[in-house]
Amino acid sequence: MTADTITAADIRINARWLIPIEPEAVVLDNQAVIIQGNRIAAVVSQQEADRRFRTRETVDLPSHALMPGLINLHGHAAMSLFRGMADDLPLMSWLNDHIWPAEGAFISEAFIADGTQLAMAEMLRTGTTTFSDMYFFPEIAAQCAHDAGMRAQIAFPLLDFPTPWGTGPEDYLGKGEAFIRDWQDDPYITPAIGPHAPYTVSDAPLKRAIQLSADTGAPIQIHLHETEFEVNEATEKLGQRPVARMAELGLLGPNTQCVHMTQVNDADLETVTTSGAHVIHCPESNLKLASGLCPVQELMDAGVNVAIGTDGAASNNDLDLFGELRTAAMIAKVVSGDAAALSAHAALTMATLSGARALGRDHELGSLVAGKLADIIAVDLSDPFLQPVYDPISHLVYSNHGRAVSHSWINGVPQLQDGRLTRIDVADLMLRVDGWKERIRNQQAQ
Ligand SMILES: CSC[C@H]1O[C@@H](n2cnc3c(O)ncnc32)[C@H](O)[C@@H]1O
Ligand SMILES: [Zn+2]
Repeated sequence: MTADTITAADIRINARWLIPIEPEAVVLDNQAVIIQGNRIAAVVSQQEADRRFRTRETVDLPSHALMPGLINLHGHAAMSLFRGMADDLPLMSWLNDHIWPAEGAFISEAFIADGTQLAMAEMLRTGTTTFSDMYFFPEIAAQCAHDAGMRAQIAFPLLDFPTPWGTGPEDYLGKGEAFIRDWQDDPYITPAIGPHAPYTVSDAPLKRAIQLSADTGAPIQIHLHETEFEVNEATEKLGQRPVARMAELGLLGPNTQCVHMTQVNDADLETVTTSGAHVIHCPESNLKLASGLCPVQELMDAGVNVAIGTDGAASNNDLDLFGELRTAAMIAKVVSGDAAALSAHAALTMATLSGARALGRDHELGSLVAGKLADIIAVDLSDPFLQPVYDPISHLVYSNHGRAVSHSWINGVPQLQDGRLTRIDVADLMLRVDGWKERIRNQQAQ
């Protein structure tokens, strides 16, 4: 018998359970993940790790489940500073009467920096390692994510009307093109194009966005079919449902992410499926704004890739993706009338590998497989509210919430250790957040 060759590596993580996501619905006992540089070098039993690897650091997680980091495919990070400011309203009065006036009054580079850091602190604390953002001053959000070492798709906004970031479509597209050029080679940031919605962006700028995506490879993310009102209004005004209009313009394709899709008729289903576009399900925002519910299981059965997002904290009101996937699993059963719809494992896949697929990065993100990037989280299952543990996958979806996340690594770099963030100064951040609260409250009191 020949002895194993010993390989040197950076980090070894020993975990009680490991949920690789690929292969599907598998839970492995007493595994070790070996990290070398920014990648997973191996996923092996702890005995095999003893024989084959010597690492400079070992992390023992005896009551934890290890899994790929969660991917939050839709949000408006800096809106965390508007959390709880305008509740119990439907989408259009929430936007027109509260959010857009507040954005007009407060959005600035400093607001985006502090709000994005607040959102990242919450997302990292609850297990998200990659997020997608669509908001103003995308260059500031990108810099914040890069500095914190968090992976992000950052979409620049495109609307027909002026906002604090730009004067109109021409300005947004000019700034957006420069933004893509500046960030397209960054290891953490994927720049993207964010036409807000069919009801706020007309055909000419949408065509320019489609051309920009074709020229640069930048993905497009758009709010689409969020409410019945959106679809009815478009049908009355333009004689076409928004999905049909987007398809006719050439906007739907494998590099497009359609956010919400609560209204799906047979023709929409056929159009989205054949286009290869991805659907991003945001169940809690849809519930809170009474927007409607996305038929997730029907879309998945038709072959559509469905990922999950929280939307912004002003319409959710949190960024805990574990909570979101629990909600998703619960409502999928009611929407489809089938308790087997969106099983616990399917929900975990939606928040990991399907998210990676929507970003075009499932070859390197979304599962714990040797060769993929080392974006990993650990969830401590020792709390009484998670006992007894028959099936860790069931607990992660149906009994857990994000606060049980104890550790994370992004690109092989520790981000969370025993529940403490390593790269964000939370005490200093809280002082800045308090300052925003005072300013916003004073303005609202006037
Ligand atoms: C183009 S920047 C983003 C823009 O979108 C607004 N927004 C936030 N949440 C939603 C939602 O659920 N539907 C539509 N628009 C939303 C945000 O306030 C910004 O103005
Ligand atoms: Zn949104």
